[in-house]
Amino acid sequence: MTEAEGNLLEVENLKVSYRNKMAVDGISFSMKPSEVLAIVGESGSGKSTVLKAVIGLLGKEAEVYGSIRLRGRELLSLSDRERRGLNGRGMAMIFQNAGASFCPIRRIGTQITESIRAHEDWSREQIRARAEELMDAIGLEHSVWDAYPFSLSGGMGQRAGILSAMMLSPELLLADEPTSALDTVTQMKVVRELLKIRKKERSAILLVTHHMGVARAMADKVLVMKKGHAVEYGTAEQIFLNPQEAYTRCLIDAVPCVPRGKAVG
Ligand SMILES: Nc1ncnc2c1ncn2[C@@H]1O[C@H](COP(=O)(O)OP(=O)(O)OP(=O)(O)O)[C@@H](O)[C@H]1O
Repeated sequence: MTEAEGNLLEVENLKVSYRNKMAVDGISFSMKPSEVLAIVGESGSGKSTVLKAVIGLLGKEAEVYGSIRLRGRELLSLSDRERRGLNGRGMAMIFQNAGASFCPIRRIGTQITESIRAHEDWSREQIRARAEELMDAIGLEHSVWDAYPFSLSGGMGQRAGILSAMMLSPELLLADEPTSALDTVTQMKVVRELLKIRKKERSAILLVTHHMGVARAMADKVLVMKKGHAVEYGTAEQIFLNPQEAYTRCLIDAVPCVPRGKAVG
């Protein structure tokens, strides 16, 4: 098996522009099955745009070039219908405020059941059993299944989002700032739960985060972005223990790091 054949995801020279303004300018990276890759960088560096390109959520105003292959299959040339077919088992996404992506006045379990049935011919009992297995794995009370999203705290809503995304054991889980709307203690709880679920389900995770502590706790590999470009890309050990660029060191130090007379960025 060649190196490329062992990859789950390969992104090659990805470029995305919004109305002629370049947001992502030639990004390349690859992920092995069950690997965690964190994309970090300052606000506006293009992190979320990369994630949206992978999951196919860029709006019509975006122009995309390059290649994104999942298990060797080019995603940029798929029809909307083929794309939808990948959702669930191929890929799933957790958003920053996952609780808010549920309809607030319909029970969590009802909504998850409907989304599973859009893909799979599972009985209610099968769906409930799978949900309980996952809830046990992440320490989520079973009562969440019958709860209304509006009644959940931010942390509970986020964990309900993880539950929903993991129901079909996606090969690739995309997580856009999955902990940034949470307080510090809940952030670390959610990180632990994501790591537990990754170990259990063997999903790869493509994570976008501002939070270097979260990247450090979760990532096997790190891609550092600045103004649409890759500044550094390597194993978490290389990036955190031996960063080559001043920009990366600033992010790691997480303190304002402005060279005399010059703004960083
Ligand atoms: N729909 C859009 N239309 C026009 N420009 C956009 C759109 N979405 C993003 N951009 C621009 O593309 C660039 C990259 O944005 P993106 O959201 O990918 O960055 P980011 O690193 O994820 O930022 P943040 O950490 O603040 O979410 C920014 O200059 C942003 O203003």
